[in-house]
Amino acid sequence: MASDVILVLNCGSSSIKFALFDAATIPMPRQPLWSGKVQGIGGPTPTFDEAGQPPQPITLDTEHPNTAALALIRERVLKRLQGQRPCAVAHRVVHGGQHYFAPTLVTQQVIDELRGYIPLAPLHQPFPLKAMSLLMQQHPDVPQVAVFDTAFHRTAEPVEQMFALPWSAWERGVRRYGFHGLSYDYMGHALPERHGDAARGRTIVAHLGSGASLCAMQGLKSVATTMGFSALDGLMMGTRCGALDPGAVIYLMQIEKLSLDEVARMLYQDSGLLGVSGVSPDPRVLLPLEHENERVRTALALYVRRIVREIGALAAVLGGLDMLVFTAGIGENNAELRRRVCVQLGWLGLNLDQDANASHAAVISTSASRVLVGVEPTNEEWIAASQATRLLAQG
Ligand SMILES: Nc1ncnc2c1ncn2[C@@H]1O[C@H](COP(=O)(O)OP(=O)(O)O)[C@@H](O)[C@H]1O
Ligand SMILES: CC(=O)OP(=O)(O)O
Ligand SMILES: [Mg+2]
Repeated sequence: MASDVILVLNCGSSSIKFALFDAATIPMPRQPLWSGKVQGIGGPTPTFDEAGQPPQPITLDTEHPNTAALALIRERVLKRLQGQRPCAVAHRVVHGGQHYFAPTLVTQQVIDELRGYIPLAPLHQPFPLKAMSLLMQQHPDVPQVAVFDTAFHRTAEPVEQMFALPWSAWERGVRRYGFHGLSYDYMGHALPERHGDAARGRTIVAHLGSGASLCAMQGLKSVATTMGFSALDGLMMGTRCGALDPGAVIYLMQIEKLSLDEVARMLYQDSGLLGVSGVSPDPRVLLPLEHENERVRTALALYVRRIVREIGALAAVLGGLDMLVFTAGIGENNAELRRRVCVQLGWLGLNLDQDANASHAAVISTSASRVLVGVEPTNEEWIAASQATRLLAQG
């Protein structure tokens, strides 16, 4: 292991990813010295996946599975480092609210302020903050940096950030922030390298993981995105509902008398693919069951339809579409769902190469397709490590 390593922690809703980079050489190479993830957190079969090794089934405390996953990662990272400590830790923080966009050195005050955004991203925000507090106690001299998922979308015009609420709501920070910014930032590096200047045109990136969103990019900058004030908006997700008529929330509370906590649980944890199918949030589990189970069939149809609708909306904002790129757990690995989305987008002049799609190739459209369709593995950890290193180098 290199003498100075930077540790990245990426707390997603169903996974915690970690990576060690050589601090002396970052920003190259982009691939970490060592990486892995705890996957399936909160589900029946969590695993510890170390890069290049088969997944190891693990058991996590059912009450606090994310905390247990963090403890396991700490143990494995320390073992790997053989007692050496990282020279810095970078944390992906999903919500930076109105004030935090730039990479920020973690202090107790920063942790306290970021706690205020837990209600806006309850499946994500608590866990990097927990990791920061623990590391601050155990290794107070190791600098920690928070990097924000919301930052990339600051380039979107006010008309894309604003909700049609009274003006004062905008002033109070009730606005569309957008998320998955580290992933879209990475696409801003990877896509022009892979596809040349074509990537600088009208591009939509579909980040389809447990959480899911789309980003319309022009000139590699965010123009519009589907997630909003919280990580609930936009596409249907594993357990989250995506865009919803707010009148339904009022009805559930006023007429059906659900409490605030019950509604929050329904929208964040009991909806999406899991809620509609009643079976699982994971398309890998659902696809083989759809022929025998109508709810599973409906869940998958709704999942695909929501993506198609939103791609149509973002293509309208961009005034057309040159490139569509799939990324994240489902976007990178699920050829059947990519196929279904692309079939419904045929009207855009989009033509899929079935063999290239089946093998998850970097370009999965035919040469006759008017829209280039790509698959690009994301690397949020490299963006986090690079941003943190840049901040620390400024002293
Ligand atoms: N090898 C794979 N084949 C098919 N689907 C996969 C594979 N790996 C991950 N996924 C899908 O990716 C999803 C998790 O995506 P990920 O981007 O890791 O989510 P998050 O960051 O929100 O935890 C899972 O629901 C699973 O369906
Ligand atoms: C913001 C969000 O939903 O992140 P993830 O997809 O990693 O859960
Ligand atoms: Mg993720």
